[in-house]
Amino acid sequence: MRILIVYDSVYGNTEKIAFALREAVAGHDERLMRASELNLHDLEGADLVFFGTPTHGGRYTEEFKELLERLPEGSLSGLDAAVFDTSMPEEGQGFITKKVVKFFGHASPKLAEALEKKGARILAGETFMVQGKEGPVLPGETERAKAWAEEIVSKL
Ligand SMILES: Cc1cc2nc3c(=O)[nH]c(=O)nc-3n(C[C@H](O)[C@H](O)[C@H](O)COP(=O)(O)O)c2cc1C
Repeated sequence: MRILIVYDSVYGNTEKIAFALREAVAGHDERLMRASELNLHDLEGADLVFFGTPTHGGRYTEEFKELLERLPEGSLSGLDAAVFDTSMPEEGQGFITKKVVKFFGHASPKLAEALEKKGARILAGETFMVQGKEGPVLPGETERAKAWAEEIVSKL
């Protein structure tokens, strides 16, 4: 199976999850790349694409926004995709941050919606938690990410 993992990451946490996904699908024809590097021809022949972004103000990053702007309407037709984000838990944050996190939500549903508008079929969406703005990834989250990827791939 040809599997692509497309991600953005500022502090390295989403990248860490992306690496975990790659480990989980090792043995397939897998490839990892930054959202800013992705071109339409990279998606040719892909059986599954994971798209992963840090949550910024409840949304996907500028890099993803630029990627989505570059992708023509309908260009993802027939593509199976799964989306993930990294976010902060509400617990343990200061008063304002907690309110912001709660109010704006996570990036993956918005990324799923934007990719669906381009024609992709979204198979799954998930959020993985980081401790604070810069991380680290919370204990158990990379293992959860691997299990998540394995489950998606097993159903294809
Ligand atoms: C500008 C900015 C806005 C953020 N907004 C949110 C948010 O709305 N909700 C949230 O849970 N985390 C938010 N965060 C924290 C990110 O979730 C965290 O930085 C990210 O998961 C780390 O991933 P990375 O290391 O791959 O960049 C924000 C971080 C930055 C830098």
